[in-house]
Amino acid sequence: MIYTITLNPSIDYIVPVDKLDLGGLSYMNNDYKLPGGKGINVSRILKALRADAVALGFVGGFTGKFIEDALDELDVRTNFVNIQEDTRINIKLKADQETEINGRGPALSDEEVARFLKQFEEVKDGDTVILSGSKPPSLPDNFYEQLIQRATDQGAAFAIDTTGAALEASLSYQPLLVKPNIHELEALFDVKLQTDEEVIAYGKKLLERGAKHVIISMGGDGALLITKQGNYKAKAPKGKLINSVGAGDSMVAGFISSFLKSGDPAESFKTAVASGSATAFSEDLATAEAIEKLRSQIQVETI
Ligand SMILES: Nc1ncnc2c1ncn2[C@@H]1O[C@H](COP(=O)(O)OP(=O)(O)O)[C@@H](O)[C@H]1O
Ligand SMILES: O=P(O)(O)OC[C@H]1O[C@](O)(COP(=O)(O)O)[C@@H](O)[C@@H]1O
Repeated sequence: MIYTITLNPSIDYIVPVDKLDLGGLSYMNNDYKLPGGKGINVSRILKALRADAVALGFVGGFTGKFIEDALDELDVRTNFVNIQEDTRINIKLKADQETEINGRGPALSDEEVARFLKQFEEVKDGDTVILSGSKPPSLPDNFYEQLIQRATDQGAAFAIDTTGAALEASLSYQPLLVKPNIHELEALFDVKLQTDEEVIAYGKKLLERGAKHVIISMGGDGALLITKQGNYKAKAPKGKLINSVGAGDSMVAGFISSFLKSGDPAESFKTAVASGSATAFSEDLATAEAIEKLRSQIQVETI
């Protein structure tokens, strides 16, 4: 079984505006709401790719109910802990540029956290846990590390898509996959990276510190995969960018679902890039058909 963990889900409120008048009045153009949060997006793509997964995390209030109902409708398996406070709403403002305004997330009580940890006991030998996104501020800084320690003790593999200290702390536990985007990699090492060689050099540092596979995603410029066996590059296929929210999460789902079936990093990387780009070219997350169609256009080269 695959478990996706979304400690801080969100309603992603997509707000297209023809012209943004800062300080004045603008009208929305066909706004819509999606059940969001990185692990939830991963679960939705795993579902499309027919991988068995359960989404765990915390949801609360009317916003949490929206997420649970939307996922039920999509037939995505969930087992959330219901909490007192409202799940956050993240605003994705689409004018001539994309602007994101994300909530910090609700406060969690000790009892709510204890219920989540109890549930986490169901993770067992042979399972894969995918930990994604930010954590609500009330959780301790080492909460991801605590979960990784538990997952490892319980015999499960894990992948992690987060940033900063939580990402760094995860490396020595040998994640199956880490997937910073290029900006997150730059921030981690406080550098500016221009060439593929430079990106690979810094990606390799994550490998040396314990990660088994490192994907550095670069938006419309595609992605690099760094492994002990070799390094690979895939250009993103050409298409019209419609909504890049969830593109990175789609990559994680694409890689893990394919790797658990095939054990082949380069093939899994191809599915990852196809999944990310298929989402970037859709209003909502990608469908299985869109991923399959793009997959045949993607060339993975060894570099
Ligand atoms: N404009 C785009 N055109 C084509 N593919 C894209 C585009 N933006 C994102 N993607 C695809 O999605 C992947 C992840 O996107 P990226 O923006 O790097 O991740 P994140 O959402 O984590 O910031 C990219 O590697 C690429 O395959
Ligand atoms: O948990 P975080 O880091 O605040 O991110 C949450 C946001 O990330 C998303 O999962 C999108 O992530 P990506 O675009 O990186 O794939 C949104 O659904 C959500 O609003």
